[in-house]
Amino acid sequence: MVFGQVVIGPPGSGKTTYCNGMSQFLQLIGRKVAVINLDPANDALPYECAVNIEDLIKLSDVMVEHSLGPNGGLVYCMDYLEKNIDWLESKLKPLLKEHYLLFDFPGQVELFFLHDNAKNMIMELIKKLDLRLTAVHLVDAHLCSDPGKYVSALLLSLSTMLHLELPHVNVLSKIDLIESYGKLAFNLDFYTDVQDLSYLQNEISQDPRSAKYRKLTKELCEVIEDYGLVNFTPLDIQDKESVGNLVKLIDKSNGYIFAGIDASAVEFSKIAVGPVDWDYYRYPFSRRLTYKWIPFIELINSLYLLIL
Ligand SMILES: Nc1nc2c(ncn2[C@@H]2O[C@H](COP(=O)(O)OP(=O)(O)OP(=O)(O)O)[C@@H](O)[C@H]2O)c(=O)[nH]1
Repeated sequence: MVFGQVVIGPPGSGKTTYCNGMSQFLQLIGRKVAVINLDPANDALPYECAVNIEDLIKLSDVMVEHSLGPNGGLVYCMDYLEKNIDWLESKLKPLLKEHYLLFDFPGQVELFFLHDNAKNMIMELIKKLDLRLTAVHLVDAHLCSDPGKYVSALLLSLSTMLHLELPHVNVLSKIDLIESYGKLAFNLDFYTDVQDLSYLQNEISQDPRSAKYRKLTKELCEVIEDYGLVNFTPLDIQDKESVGNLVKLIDKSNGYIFAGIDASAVEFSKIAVGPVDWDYYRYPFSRRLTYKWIPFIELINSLYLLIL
């Protein structure tokens, strides 16, 4: 079993920065990471990538040869990659033994809720290479500063979740900048937990520009609430605690925390319903030590904290 993340989100939401920061964090906690760049528009990569789509197809060549703009060019590249999935498989196979995979995808959101290329490709890889992937969907936190933009971020997140059908974590990226966009109408919890959206509708109604869309907004908010699937995890990629919290969530969603545990179905179900923190702290030990040592380690840890 190979674990990893499919990193997606609108242009500029921080995907490449995330892949760089996340790979550094995961390496620090002892994982071997391979970053796979599938964004042909990524020219200056801050990370060292194990596989680069540029070796298969170049966006600039596609745009010239087929007289396409950047968007059309990207859709063409994804289509080409889907047809040449064997190329990607052959590049990934040597990494499967010991790497955790981070896929950096293009920012064209229509690739993930409208077109099927990216989804087909991911499903094919999951099936053939036995991957366990979580979609990490980044949305810029500045969208919380405007109720209308926030509703559109919710809709985008929901439609991407429904289209991709993967374990999914929505992230509010660049949370460190949120205060620079002015005072939010509600507490941050309201935006991350997607609480009662009727408050948001009231906020939108006060804006004369969006007043005529009041009914539409109300209906859209009801759709989001009826599904009850969307929430967000805030992230400041520079802050290791923030990245650590997100890793715990992703590890739980794709099953990474269970990977090294040799126990019965009852033990698995206990872990599945337990708090995320507990799972996370046990994981690094579970690979090196058997399950029965965990209580001792926790006891030593508590004594150590008492002495300190
Ligand atoms: N302050 C802050 N800036 C961030 C954070 N994450 C990303 N950025 C900045 O946001 C900008 C865009 O980040 P990228 O990583 O290029 O975003 P992207 O989603 O890969 O962009 P595209 O490749 O155009 O789709 C860069 O200037 C980053 O430095 C963060 O957590 N905090």
